Formats: sequence, structure tokens, C-alpha cells
Amino acid sequence: MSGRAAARAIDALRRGWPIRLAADDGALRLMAVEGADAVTLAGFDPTGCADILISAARAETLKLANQLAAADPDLPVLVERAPWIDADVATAISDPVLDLASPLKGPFRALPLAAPDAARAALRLARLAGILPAFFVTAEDGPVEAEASAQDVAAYDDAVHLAVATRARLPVDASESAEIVAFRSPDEPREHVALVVGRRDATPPVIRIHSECLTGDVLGSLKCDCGPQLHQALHQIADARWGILLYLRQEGRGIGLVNKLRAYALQDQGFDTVDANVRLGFAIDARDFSVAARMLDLLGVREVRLLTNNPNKVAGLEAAGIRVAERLPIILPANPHNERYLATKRDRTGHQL
Ligand SMILES: Nc1nc2c(ncn2[C@@H]2O[C@H](COP(=O)(O)OP(=O)(O)OP(=O)(O)O)[C@@H](O)[C@H]2O)c(=O)[nH]1
Ligand SMILES: [Zn+2]
Repeated sequence: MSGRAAARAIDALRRGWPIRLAADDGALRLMAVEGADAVTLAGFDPTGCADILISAARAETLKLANQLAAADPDLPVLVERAPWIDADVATAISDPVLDLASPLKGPFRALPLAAPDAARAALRLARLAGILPAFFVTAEDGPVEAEASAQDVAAYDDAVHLAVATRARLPVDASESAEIVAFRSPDEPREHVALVVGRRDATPPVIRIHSECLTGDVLGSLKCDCGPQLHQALHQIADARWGILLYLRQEGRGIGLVNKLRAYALQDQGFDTVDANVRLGFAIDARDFSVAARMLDLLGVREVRLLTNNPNKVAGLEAAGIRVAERLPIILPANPHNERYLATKRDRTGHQL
């Protein structure tokens, strides 16, 4: 297993280069649909017969999902490459944001999937690369820029590889007595940080697990509650005896900034935050809280008082071996732009608001 192989495959996909992805059930030669054009597609697939691999949810929107009585409703779907499907049509097939502007023609035909495990790994790789989960696929051989296996993909963002990179004193607005600790893993580029506030003692710290939200944390977006929650959490932590803010680089609940902004574009079309993620072909929440548990472990913390309204965060942390002695709510007033978002969190993802 090699995180490095997965890192190379992710890099290649983001650049529009072909890769080979192998699993126990077979191998696929893949190129991302995102960013492909007539020239790159002809280079990848000179005979024009590469099929298109998409998520089950996207296949459902395209009325394709029930063509194959699949035992597993989450299995990716292979779309046959009809002669009229060029790079532009493939782009429209892969990107639900374009549905209103360019209604899809069809009819599309689903093909049996020869290597389901490799297909699943491909979709996971797309999420890690922050691209749309859609690929041109050929089963036969051809040139590739990188090769990885499903095991490489699974190992890539395993929290076990995280280690403390460095630490320094960092006085902040909420507390002058704070230390920042940065974490790195060898192959995965996202650098997570912890801010340890106050004087450590034997009591469980008050902690907040905050997932990066560029729009909310930096730009003051009113679409979510992230920015105000971050600042409120820092103050609640500073008011406690001691505490820790974990800042995880899991933007957009783990789908990356660009895909989150695609979800926002779908929300502009009327979908809520849950349906927007699903329509894009991602899980409702793709975050991995074992990262938070690993960071706490490296800080020598086994038991916490967790600031959250999200029962899945409590469950995720406990499943990863951290005892949650208490859940502390963190509730802020809504504004007209995030009212629906907060209602969706309450009604569809079990947030206790
Ligand atoms: N995909 C997606 N991500 C979003 C959206 N709005 C906010 N986010 C992301 O949601 C994450 C913030 O969630 P959190 O506040 O940590 O967690 P939570 O699940 O709301 O739970 P709490 O602890 O109760 O706040 C950040 O990564 C945001 O970028 C959205 O509409 N779509
Ligand atoms: Zn946000």
C-alpha cells in the first residue's frame, strides 16, 4: 500500500491526465471528465469508445439507475458511449449544475460494471481530488501517467499517518494564552491545526471540531453558521478552564471548496444542502472524524466535552476511541440567508437545534 501512489493519481486526475486504478476485481483506465475537451479526449481514447463512469445518484437523475437491477443502490454506473456523446455532452452528464442551462437529451444506456471495486475506488479518488465524480473509462490498455490500487486510495487519508509537525505560542483575540499545533501526514497535503487554549489540567477539555469553511470563516458568508460558530467556540473555550479548537481542512463537509460551491449553485436552483451533495454524487457528509481523534490522541487527550449540535460528530469521535463526557450545544441566531440551511440540518441531519 502506498499513499504516494494515490497522491500521484490524484495529481494526475486534477491535471486531466489518464491513470490506471486496480482492485481485486479488475483494473480501469480513467480520465476525469472535469476539464476534458475534444483534444484531450481524443488523446485518451482515439477510437471514441470510452464509456463514462458516474455516481449512482447522478445516474438516478439521468433516469439510468433502474436499468440495471443492482443489488447495491450506491454502486457507480457505467454509461455507454453513444456516438453523439462528445466531451461537451460528457461534461453536461457529469455536472448537475448545468442541468437547467443544457437539459440532457438521452436516451442513455447503462452497461454492466466489470470491476465494481475499482469503480468505487475511482469515485473516492474523485472526492479526494476535489473534482466531479465522473470519468471516461477504458478497460483495455493504453498510456497512463499514474497507477494506484484501491488499497492505495484507502490508505491515502488514513489518520494514522498524521504527526505533529510543529507548535508555537499564538495569542488570539479570544485568549492571549494559546498555543497552535500543526499536523501533517507524509502524502496527504492538508495541514490540520489545533489551538490549545488556557492551562492544561486533569479535567476533560472543552473542544470544538471545526471543519474548514473558506466562505464562512474568511469571507463572512451568511449562507451557513460556520464563521459565528468558530468565534463563539473560541470564546466558550477561553471561558472554560482549558480547551482545544481542532481546525480540520475538510472543506465543504469533505468534498472540497469547488464542489461545495457547486452545491451552492444547486442551492440557488432550489435544492437544499443535503440534496445538493447527493445530486453531485457525494455523501451527505463525507468528513472523517478519525482525523480529530488522532489529533487529540497526539495531544494526549482521551476524554472531551464537545461543543456541537451534531450527534454524528459525537458518534464519530467515540467510534474513533475518544470518550465524549458531555455534549455542549453551540447555537447562534439565524439570519434570512441561513434559515433554510439550519432548518435542513435540524430536519434532515439530526442536528439538535
Ligand atoms: N457540502 C456542503 N458543505 C457545507 C455547506 N454549508 C456549509 N458546509 C460545510 O460544513 C462544514 C461545517 O460544518 P460544522 O459546523 O463543522 O458541523 P455541523 O455538522 O454543522 O455540526 P455543528 O458541530 O453542530 O456545527 C464546513 O466544512 C463547511 O464548509 C453546504 O451547503 N454544502
Ligand atoms: Zn460554512
